[in-house]
Amino acid sequence: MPAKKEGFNRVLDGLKKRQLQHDFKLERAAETYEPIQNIGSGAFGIVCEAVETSSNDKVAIKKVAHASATPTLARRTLREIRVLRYIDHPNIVTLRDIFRTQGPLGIDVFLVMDLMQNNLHHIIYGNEEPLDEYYINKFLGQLLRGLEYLHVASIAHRDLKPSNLLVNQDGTLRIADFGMAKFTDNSSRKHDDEEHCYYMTQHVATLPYRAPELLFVLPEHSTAVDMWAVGCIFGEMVIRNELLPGRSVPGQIKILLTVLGHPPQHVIDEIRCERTRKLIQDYGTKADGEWDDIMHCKARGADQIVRGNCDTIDFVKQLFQYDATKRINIQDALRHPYIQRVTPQMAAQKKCPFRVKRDMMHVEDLSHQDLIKLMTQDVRSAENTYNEMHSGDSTGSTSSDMSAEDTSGEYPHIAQHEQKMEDVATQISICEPSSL
Ligand SMILES: Nc1ncnc2c1ncn2[C@@H]1O[C@H](COP(=O)(O)OP(=O)(O)OP(=O)(O)O)[C@@H](O)[C@H]1O
Repeated sequence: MPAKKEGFNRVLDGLKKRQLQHDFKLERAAETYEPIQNIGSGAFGIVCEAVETSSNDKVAIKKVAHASATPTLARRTLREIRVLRYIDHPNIVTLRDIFRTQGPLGIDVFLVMDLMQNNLHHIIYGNEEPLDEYYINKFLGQLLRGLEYLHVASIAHRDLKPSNLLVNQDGTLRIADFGMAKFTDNSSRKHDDEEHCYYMTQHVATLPYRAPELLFVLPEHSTAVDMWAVGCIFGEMVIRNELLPGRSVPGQIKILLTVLGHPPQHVIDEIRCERTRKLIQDYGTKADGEWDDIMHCKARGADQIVRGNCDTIDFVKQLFQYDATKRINIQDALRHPYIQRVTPQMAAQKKCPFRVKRDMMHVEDLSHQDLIKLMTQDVRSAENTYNEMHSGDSTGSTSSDMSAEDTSGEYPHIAQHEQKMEDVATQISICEPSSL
């Protein structure tokens, strides 16, 4: 390598290292984790690869900077913590530890996860060759398994997209980034005004995966929003392009209308935003597209997965129903002939712990102050080491278990009973009390 280039690379490495040290000031937690390199960032977090010094395990640390500064950031952070801390599923990212430091603009929260090697976005676009059908089906099957675990507990991810699906070299896929996750009991919960504004203005990057009920801001949404995203992700794996690639809310609506035709009148009638309703009505009608042709037109590579395969086309059609109540749900998706054909027989899976659901119920209605209070309770300070928090804890749960007192202060008293109750409830298949 020429000396000039070598020198330049050294300077660059030095700068990267300084940036890493600046971003990941771990205080006393630096005794436990050594940051190695920056590996990713999103709108809310930066992620580095690190080593857990006691075990030599490689981990990923996601830093949510000044997580307490705004209600949106605080809520996102608390959602992510509360979904992940008790979950143990092969297709959902594993949270190993959580701690916080006091930054200049509020609390910085650090989530320590198992390190994954890649994400589905890079896998789809990182190669000139189309994605092998075997892998498309393998990824799809794992995505559905992870979602089944969440949806059965009425938890919607609400931000599924290829970059939030982490993938290892052995083809294991894990769902990540639960900042938008929400308990949706599929009943009549309404959007509040804050959320209404949020959907109209934010998250432009994920528009291509946004379900009509979010895009049109219909009064209700449920886990069905994730099933729409599954359709988008499946299509993207096949055609190696975004299937519905909008870049603005009106643009995205027009793409839906062009590709899928008009929504049924009863869906249009539910839209409370006059501008959106008018946009749809003025756009004129168009005959529904055939998925066979839609995929074929857009495909850059082979699209044999869809072309001529009736059960595949039917699966896609059922995912892209405008009416969320008609859209295929996770259990029916797993029973669908296409999925049955392409994924190996899947064993029944463990239920998502009830306390995840219970914790998530609290998060949506909290004030900014309460969110900060809970975040402080749920997350240990970096000054308390992981071992200190875990001394005497034989359950293997995350550090936050021991430091947490939830809103009602019930954790310390019920933590052990709860697991027993869950086991009993699972055994005798009783319904969970909806009032909790
Ligand atoms: N456990 C992990 N192992 C490896 N890489 C990870 C891990 N977690 C996250 N990443 C990488 O970091 C990126 C950003 O993480 P994440 O999506 O959680 O941040 P975010 O700010 O919430 O993102 P978004 O803008 O999508 O809301 C991901 O796209 C992924 O590539």
